Amino acid sequence: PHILPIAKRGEPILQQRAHTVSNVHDPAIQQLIDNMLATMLAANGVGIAAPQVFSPLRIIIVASRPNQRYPDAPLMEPLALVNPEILWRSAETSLYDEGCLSVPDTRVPMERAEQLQVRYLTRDGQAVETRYHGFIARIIQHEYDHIEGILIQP
Ligand SMILES: O=C(NO)N[C@@H](Cc1ccccc1)C(=O)O
Ligand SMILES: [Zn+2]
Repeated sequence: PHILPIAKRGEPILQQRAHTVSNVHDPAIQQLIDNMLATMLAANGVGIAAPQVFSPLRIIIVASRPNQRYPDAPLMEPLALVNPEILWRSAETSLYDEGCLSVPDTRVPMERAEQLQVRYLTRDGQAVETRYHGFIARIIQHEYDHIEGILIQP
């Protein structure tokens, strides 16, 4: 896998709605997913969205793990969500200072739903519906904003 350049705030691609992936089995899509993960890990991230590596596609990676940027983050297997749809968000919300790889050296207090229900394709093409809560639900909402062209604002 390759470590790709990360688009920074001001790049037009970060303000555009990304496009649905038509064939998750396309080798180029599989390589993009690998490259997104490698790029996120190299930047000590816990999530990343395809527009951040200049691909206007509806692919996000959620990979929470404790690290120096988020010492109390839960540990999970890195997960790629292709064409994610948020089916439901809890009324209950929580506040947290979020970072963004596209907005370096900045933390922004963001209010997010505490729980959500997501439908997505796995990288193997399986359609799944799952409920998440807490920090992982937060990362999903942050990444989903990216594929909608929404950035946290310092
Ligand atoms: O920029 C990204 N993802 O788009 N990466 C963020 C993800 C994130 C989201 C929400 C809360 C904490 C962290 C990061 O700091 O690793
Ligand atoms: Zn971000």
